Amino acid sequence: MTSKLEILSVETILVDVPTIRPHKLSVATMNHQTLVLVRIATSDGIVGWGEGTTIGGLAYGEESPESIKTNLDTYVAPLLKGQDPRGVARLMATVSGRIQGNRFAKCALETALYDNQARRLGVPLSELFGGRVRDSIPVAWTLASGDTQRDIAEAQRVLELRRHNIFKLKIGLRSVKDDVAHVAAIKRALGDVASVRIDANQAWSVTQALDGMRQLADAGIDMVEQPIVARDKLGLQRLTQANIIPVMADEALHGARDAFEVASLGAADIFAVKINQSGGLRGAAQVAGIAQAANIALYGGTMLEGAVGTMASAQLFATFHDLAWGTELFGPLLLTEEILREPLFYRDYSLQIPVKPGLGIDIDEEKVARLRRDR
Ligand SMILES: O=C(O)C[C@H]1C=CC(=O)O1
Ligand SMILES: [Mn+2]
Repeated sequence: MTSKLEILSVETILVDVPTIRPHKLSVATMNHQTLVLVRIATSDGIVGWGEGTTIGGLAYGEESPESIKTNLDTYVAPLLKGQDPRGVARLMATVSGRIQGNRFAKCALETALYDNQARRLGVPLSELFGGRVRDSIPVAWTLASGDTQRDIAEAQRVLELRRHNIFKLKIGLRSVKDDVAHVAAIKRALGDVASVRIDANQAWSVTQALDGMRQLADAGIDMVEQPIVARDKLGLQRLTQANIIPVMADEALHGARDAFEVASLGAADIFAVKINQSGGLRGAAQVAGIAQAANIALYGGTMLEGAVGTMASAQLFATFHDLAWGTELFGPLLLTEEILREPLFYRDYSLQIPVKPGLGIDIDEEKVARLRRDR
């Protein structure tokens, strides 16, 4: 007797993990990260994992870890239970037909469905997105301790380990002058062996940004990320067309529609592609496709996800033909606890992407059980 192939359960799990040090962004100081994990079990014994992680509660995006969990549990899981897990696009079309917004929740769900299906097919997740063009990807590290000397020491330590040679500095809490002095001191200490970039997370006005960008270009900084408020695409266009230093769009990109607008306006030189901000892997692939069509360079962004979201992102970014600015898939390295049986492998300034089926990682379910908020 053959039994029907169906989705048995869609479980969501909140996992709070302390960070290795305070992580200071203009919008929040993080002392821990909350991972929202989704676990989808199917009747053939396969389990798929996804992650819908954000930054600083509601400080960064309009979904919180708790809203992601509640909305998936209440409105989405009942739509999927009993359904055939094959045909991820069909399942996501059903979900999108009933659920407005909730990009992070949809990303977590879609990732778990793709992981489940890729495991069934016995292929790495990258195969479902056309196949990979690389088995490892460069990974930047973010310096955000809030202290210049501590940031320099941290950068020198990871440079020596050959773990990172690209550094992103979080600024925007202090005056433009003080932030530029902080950034310039770090660049001077590291020299030409490192690429130094900044992310102001929307903190500046257009005039502050123009002033800051001139000074940062003089200090040898390679790029500025989302200097002004996300909704001001014309402002971003002014900054990009001022041609002072390459401009990267991050929070301005919530999926394909935004990508199309930013690209049409010539409002960025680089796109930070993020699976959660894009509403999932397919959404992120569309953002990347629009960038490529518009001759906008690609960067693989993060929401400081743990291993699941990081590897889902890596599996997709591995399929991009050109990843000119590398990635920042360092999230798991910022956390004090690992939820994998074997940790991710960072070497030679890059993350190695496994070739095992699905995401290519093994979740340590006992560890998850010990760390989950409702244990
Ligand atoms: O890019 C962001 O805005 C979010 C994130 C990425 C690295 C980091 O430290 O914060
Ligand atoms: Mn950013």
